[in-house]
Amino acid sequence: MLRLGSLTVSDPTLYLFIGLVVAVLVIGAIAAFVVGSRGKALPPADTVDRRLDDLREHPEQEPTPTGDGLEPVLPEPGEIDESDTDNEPGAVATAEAPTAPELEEPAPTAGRLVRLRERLSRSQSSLGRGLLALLGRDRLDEDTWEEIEDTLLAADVGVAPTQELVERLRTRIKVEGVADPARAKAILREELVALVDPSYDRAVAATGVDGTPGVVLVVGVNGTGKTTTVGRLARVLVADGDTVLLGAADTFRAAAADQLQTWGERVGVPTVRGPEGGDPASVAFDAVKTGKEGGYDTVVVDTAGRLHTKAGLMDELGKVKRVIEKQAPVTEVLLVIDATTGQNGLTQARVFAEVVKVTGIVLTKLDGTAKGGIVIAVQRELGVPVKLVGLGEGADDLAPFEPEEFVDALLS
Ligand SMILES: Nc1nc2c(ncn2[C@@H]2O[C@H](COP(=O)(O)OP(=O)(O)OP(=O)(O)O)[C@@H](O)[C@H]2O)c(=O)[nH]1
Repeated sequence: MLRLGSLTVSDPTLYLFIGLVVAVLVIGAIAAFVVGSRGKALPPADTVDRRLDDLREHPEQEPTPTGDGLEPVLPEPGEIDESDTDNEPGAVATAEAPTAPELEEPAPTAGRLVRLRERLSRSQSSLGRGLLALLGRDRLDEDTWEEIEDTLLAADVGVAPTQELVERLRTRIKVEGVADPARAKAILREELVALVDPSYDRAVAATGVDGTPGVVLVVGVNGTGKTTTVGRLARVLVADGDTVLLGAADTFRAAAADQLQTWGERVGVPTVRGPEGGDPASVAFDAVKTGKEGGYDTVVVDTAGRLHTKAGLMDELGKVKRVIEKQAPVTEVLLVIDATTGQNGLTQARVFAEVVKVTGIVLTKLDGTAKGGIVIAVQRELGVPVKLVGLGEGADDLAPFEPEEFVDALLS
């Protein structure tokens, strides 16, 4: 018998009571343990499957000991197997990749060329400045005209266009009896605009026919800014409201496809790529096929531009164009030329024009030269218009070419 205050409990009842309390405590402890271990976040089933697949594919990888031992072991960036599906022919690298950056909104294309004026006017040796100083002299004698000619030649305008321009300036200034520098400048402007030729259609033919996408093939020597141009062109087209797909047919340079994919991802444009060193034509084919099936407005295809032999280049670009045209007509062939390479650029232009029918020129790095005359020379050389110009290293530094804006920039 136990006495608790005024309560008296008999022995058997006390033992029963203690037994019940112990049982409740034991059951409670077991329940807490079970619930606790269930409550730990398990990786989702697909993560586990992925991990198992990973281990099957890379048995050499030791499972990394982590908290519960079930977290996925993901390869480090450098360990990613180059032969994974992203690099198989025709693999589409979409912008939904987990690492895809936030989408950028490309700047509108109108008025971009105005920036050229700012850049050229910083240059002390600009073509326009030199010409205006000469034309502003009191007496335009033979020596001065020769200097004008030399200035134009030094600015890469080319021999024939230079002679034409000088002839026309001489005649007009004589006939009109021009003494006023402002009038001389106006005449120079008119004649330069005429030489650049405003009558060309400079729109990039990016629209397809009969429900197929427009196909823009971008060619040129490596290092001229070809891949950059493809990326920037995608932004221009996106800014204009088009749906765009990129084809990384420059399989020669290891990083070119990555570079292109990054450009695309920034504006939500997918890239079709193939294995490094693979057949460029097969990537181009897959890109246009994917573009056609996916209902894209435009497919822009980057190509490799090794200047090995002309025959090799001809074979490669010829094949690329032929296989693309099994899917859809190529609507534009843009030749990329580095404006800073002068005569070299013209030589390249000649070679490419013999290999493929170029329909438009992109002059990159115009910001890096005071010799804007290359615009005139290269158009003359190929008989096709400059359609786009590169004005810097920025993402939206590719401008639609406009003759009047360009001449105004030269003369500012
Ligand atoms: N200043 C300036 N730099 C440019 C312009 N366009 C391209 N570049 C730079 O030129 C360099 C070469 O450009 P890429 O696009 O890699 O050249 P690529 O012709 O594709 O060369 P590969 O990929 O080797 O075939 C890069 O550093 C670009 O940023 C431009 O208009 N102005």
